Amino acid sequence: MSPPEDDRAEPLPPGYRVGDWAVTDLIGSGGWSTVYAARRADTPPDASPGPAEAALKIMPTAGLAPRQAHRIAESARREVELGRRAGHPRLIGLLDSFVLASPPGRPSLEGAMVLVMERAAGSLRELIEAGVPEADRGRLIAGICEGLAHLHRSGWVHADLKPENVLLGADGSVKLSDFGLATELTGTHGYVPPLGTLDYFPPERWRAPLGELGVRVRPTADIWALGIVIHELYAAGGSPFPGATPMARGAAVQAYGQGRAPLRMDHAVPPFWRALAADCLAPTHETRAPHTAASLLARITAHQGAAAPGPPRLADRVRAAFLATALCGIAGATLASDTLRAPSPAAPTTIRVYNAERACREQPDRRPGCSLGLAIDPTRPYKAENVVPTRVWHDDVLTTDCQIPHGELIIDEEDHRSTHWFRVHLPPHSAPPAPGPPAPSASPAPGFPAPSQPPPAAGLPVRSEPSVAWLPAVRTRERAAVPHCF
Ligand SMILES: Nc1ncnc2c1ncn2[C@@H]1O[C@H](COP(=O)(O)OP(=O)(O)OP(=O)(O)O)[C@@H](O)[C@H]1O
Repeated sequence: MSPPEDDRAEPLPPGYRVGDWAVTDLIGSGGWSTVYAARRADTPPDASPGPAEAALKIMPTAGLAPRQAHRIAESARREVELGRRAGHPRLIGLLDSFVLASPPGRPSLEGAMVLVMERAAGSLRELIEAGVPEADRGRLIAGICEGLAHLHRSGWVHADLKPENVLLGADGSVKLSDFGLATELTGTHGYVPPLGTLDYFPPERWRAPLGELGVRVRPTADIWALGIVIHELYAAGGSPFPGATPMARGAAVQAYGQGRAPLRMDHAVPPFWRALAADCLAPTHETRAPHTAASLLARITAHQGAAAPGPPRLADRVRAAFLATALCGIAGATLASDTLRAPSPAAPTTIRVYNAERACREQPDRRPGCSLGLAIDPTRPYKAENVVPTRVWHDDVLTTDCQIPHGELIIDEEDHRSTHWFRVHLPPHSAPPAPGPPAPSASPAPGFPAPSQPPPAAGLPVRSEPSVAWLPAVRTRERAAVPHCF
């Protein structure tokens, strides 16, 4: 029997099973892939905590010419390799990858590569089209820069940085994505297939020879693309290079690279960002090389004069509401799905705190030395300055409404490791623990803030208590079926 002709064009219906996941909606399609929103189909009781929602990137290979199929397999390999080796809160997380076998009623998906990714709320392209709020621009650039700094430090070049590949969490956090062209450096270069997006090619890429391994790229190619993205963020998506088509703009890039034309940026780009973008857009690899992602990030941090840019702190959630709204506004126009909506609040559930220190589990009294800290921000180092005043103890029951899979890695005293964190609600009457001697056996494990914040003396200011905080997943042995927070 011949396969249905149109199975290729039809998107997967809601409820369609792909591995452990059930499709909920179509998010969008690229040149070689289709991305779906999905929910975990069922959760075995012994499953390790993981997000209940994800994005499935499905790359069909059936019926393609061997060269194209190879290209897709290679693209998936790069994504998986990078996800495995260079995970970071500023990079979209890869949760799983597999090859589809015998998909019911979908012969065209036989052998398709599936990437299960952390699900974002939208892309920077969509936000630029909707209008980026002035107050968010610097933070978004800092987030991109932070992701690039991590990639470059880890020895990778993204090679396809553009607003479509900068995803945004529902809280506005930046996540670089689409590592299908990402390449690991061998010495000073990496090699990519002759693909990419013309509008983000640096001048030297237009002349780069295509060798057996592909085209040579260096981290400065990402820095050039960052310069274009910075300009787009301030100039409503406009490129600094004139031309009606990508090829025409490419010609302008080359003229600038050869010193035949000046760099002309839109007046809307403010002086600090203009200077930064101009450094990113230095005309040659050599003149651009001093402007590394790390040095650009340091300049941005100094300019912002506040804490290092990075994952959004809880205070940023106020702005997040705006971002989610802005993204929602364009959802109807661009997608036939609800994927740009912030996740609806989940029904809270409870989890019981577990202290890996046996001596503490056997202590009925709530001595300070056996207390455990709850983080203010799960993506920042779990140190004393990043914990709320409220402490918790073994067997305490906390209410949680969501979790994140890629926070700080925490290793407990029994060597359980996890980057998962649960968002928990603090009781309204939370107070610091009563004084008492620390339990001698309760020394903190690596990565744990010392449970020793002394209660404030009478008359001293008490740190104000937020209403939520974060419990590392290793501090419970229960698996709460709560959704991914962002
Ligand atoms: N993890 C994710 N969460 C939410 N949306 C995503 C995720 N990954 C991709 N998307 C969205 O899915 C759509 C298709 O993405 P895909 O990577 O297949 O193609 P593209 O980046 O648009 O194009 P191409 O990679 O072919 O140049 C895009 O709108 C993208 O923003």
